[in-house]
Amino acid sequence: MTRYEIVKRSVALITLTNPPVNALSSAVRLALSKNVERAMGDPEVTAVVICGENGTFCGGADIREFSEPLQGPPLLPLLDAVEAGEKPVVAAIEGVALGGGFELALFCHYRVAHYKSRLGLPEVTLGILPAAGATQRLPRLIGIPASLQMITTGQHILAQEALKLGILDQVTQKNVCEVAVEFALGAVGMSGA
Ligand SMILES: CCCCCCC/C=C/C(=O)SCCNC(=O)CCNC(=O)[C@H](O)C(C)(C)COP(=O)(O)OP(=O)(O)OC[C@H]1O[C@@H](n2cnc3c(N)ncnc32)[C@H](O)[C@@H]1OP(=O)(O)O
Repeated sequence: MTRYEIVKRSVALITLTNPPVNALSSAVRLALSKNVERAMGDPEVTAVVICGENGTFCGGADIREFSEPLQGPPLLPLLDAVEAGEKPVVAAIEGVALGGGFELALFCHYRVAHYKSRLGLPEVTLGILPAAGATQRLPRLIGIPASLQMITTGQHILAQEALKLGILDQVTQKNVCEVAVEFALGAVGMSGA
């Protein structure tokens, strides 16, 4: 459900692995929570990158679990742990970052995205509102009018627009995980080490 590896000697790369869109199922939330804790507690780890396998960051809540009672850890405490971590956490966004997946990216300290990726809060199309922090984190980044536009329409925006709005820190045409790892090393002053 997530893969954990150390790259460049000191960056914990956590990969969401839940085909087809790496949705935040109960098993993914549990595994992500354990791996964030592991990375934060490992003195050898200086930074963390979160990405998704097979060209998709995260499609949000796992709609296959919508008809079941909530199991596993809720999303918000997990995202709080990411944000409160003392090591920089970088989201490496490819494909889509939607709903809870976009919220996961918003709680990371930095966001690097592939130029073809799309971001959005489609909750309104399901008759709900973003419930894991986007209604606070997004306005802090881009202001209320642009946030309201995204929250109330559910429209996806392209990486370049997200960069212009201030949601993203970097957009790349290269391998987004590799770029995010370099970004993370730079964030701890270790680039090229
Ligand atoms: C339960 C509590 C957990 C905490 C959550 C906290 C609150 C969060 C809420 C949310 O995140 S709500 C938003 C949920 N996400 C969505 O609404 C996204 C819906 N999906 C799409 O918009 C599109 O599918 C896509 C991701 C943009 C991909 O589009 P594409 O055209 O490339 O492929 P599709 O044919 O549409 O889908 C492929 C495949 O993937 C399955 N799928 C898509 N999204 C999800 C998902 N969120 N969860 C599980 N599975 C998903 C889709 O059903 C297709 O499956 P198959 O038919 O191929 O089996």
